[in-house]
Amino acid sequence: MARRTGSSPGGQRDAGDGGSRGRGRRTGGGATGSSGVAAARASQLTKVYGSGDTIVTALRGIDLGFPRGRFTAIMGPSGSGKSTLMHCLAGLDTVTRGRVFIGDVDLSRLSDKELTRLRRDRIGFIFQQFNLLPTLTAAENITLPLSIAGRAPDKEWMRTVVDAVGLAPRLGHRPPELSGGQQQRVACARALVTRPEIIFADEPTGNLDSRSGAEVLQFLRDSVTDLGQTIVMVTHDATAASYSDEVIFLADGRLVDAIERPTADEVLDRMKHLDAAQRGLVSPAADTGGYEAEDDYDDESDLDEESYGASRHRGGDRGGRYDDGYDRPDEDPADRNRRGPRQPGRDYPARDYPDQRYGDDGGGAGGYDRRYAEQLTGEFDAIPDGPPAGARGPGGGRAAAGRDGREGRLASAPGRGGGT
Ligand SMILES: Nc1ncnc2c1ncn2[C@@H]1O[C@H](COP(=O)(O)OP(=O)(O)OP(=O)(O)O)[C@@H](O)[C@H]1O
Repeated sequence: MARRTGSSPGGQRDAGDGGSRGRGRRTGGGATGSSGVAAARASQLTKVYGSGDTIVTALRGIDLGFPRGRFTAIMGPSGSGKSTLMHCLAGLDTVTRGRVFIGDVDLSRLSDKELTRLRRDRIGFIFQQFNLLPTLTAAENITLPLSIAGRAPDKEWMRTVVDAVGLAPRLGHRPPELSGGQQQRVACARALVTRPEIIFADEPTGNLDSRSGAEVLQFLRDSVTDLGQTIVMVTHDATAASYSDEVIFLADGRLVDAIERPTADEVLDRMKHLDAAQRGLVSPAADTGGYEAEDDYDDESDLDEESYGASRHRGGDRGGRYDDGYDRPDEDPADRNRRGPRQPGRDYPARDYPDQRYGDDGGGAGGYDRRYAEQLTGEFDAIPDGPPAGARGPGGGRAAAGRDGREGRLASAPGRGGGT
């Protein structure tokens, strides 16, 4: 049975809280939280891109559940499948095998129209690039998903969200008049305003300085703690992950580890092992540090080896071969390494990312990706050119004074785990 190493607080807590937040519940896709059904879950999720010479298996039979009212971070080396997992969970990408559920809805059973509606009504999105409409005010951007759905904002909830995100004095401003951190807080408010069952955040602080990043992270943390929101966040940043209730780690398309209530140091440590394993794979001479996740657990939880331990790589194993009997005929890791992570603002040849449906349109930080609106509407044509009717928030399109003259309580809130 797998064993956890080091002084992870997860192990201590498991004993103390009766396992109610135990990481073992991750596997089997059954993690639910108090309300019975997981906010999102994957069952034997496999994702294969391309075919023939260009085939890439991005996810390999992942079983995973996201309990309600929790903040989960997804980490892993570049190319480990984080974005793919999130896109599949959010219904932004199709799965090759297995199933994905939002609540009790099996996404594979939905038509495109139903999927669009589900994304619009039940899922919130936060992207690295903010994806705000530059011609709309902050208030109008926040209520855009409701406007597209033809729904009026619930004024009280809107006020709660705007207050929480500390944007009251900026509601009448347009994105170019806002700092990056303020723009991302608008995007956070937009994600929350529909009261989604789950918010997926893809590198939400990737374009922010550390102070703005800390504000956004603290807001996300507060929205889970105070408002009961469920958040799943992909990040490369150990400090960002330390704001979460649990961080899960992917490597080579598999779930290989998890830490409850992580500290930045614990996350960094775990990432070092995973990165070392990956470096050993693609450049064996460079690093021979071993990653042996299979033997790194000590509890008797229901961790299954398939999800947590089987894709380990021992650093002493040269030539890019794994000693777990698991071969990877479909991908030369060196190719992936050369290609590197997809960077915002760059175009990639279709050969490298043939199935890519969503990403950056080259607008750079603060730009607007029309594909965001497609996620809400299902159609590019439905994206408004100007302020949509009824898209006025509590600021009424005018700059409104904050109650206490501050931009928000987040501005001075220190982050958990030492902040940034
Ligand atoms: N549209 C696509 N077509 C082909 N291969 C893809 C596509 N999208 C991702 N991949 C490949 O799938 C694997 C997982 O990619 P993914 O982007 O999910 O990883 P990631 O962990 O999010 O990486 P990063 O941290 O660099 O963003 C990689 O090998 C990647 O090259």
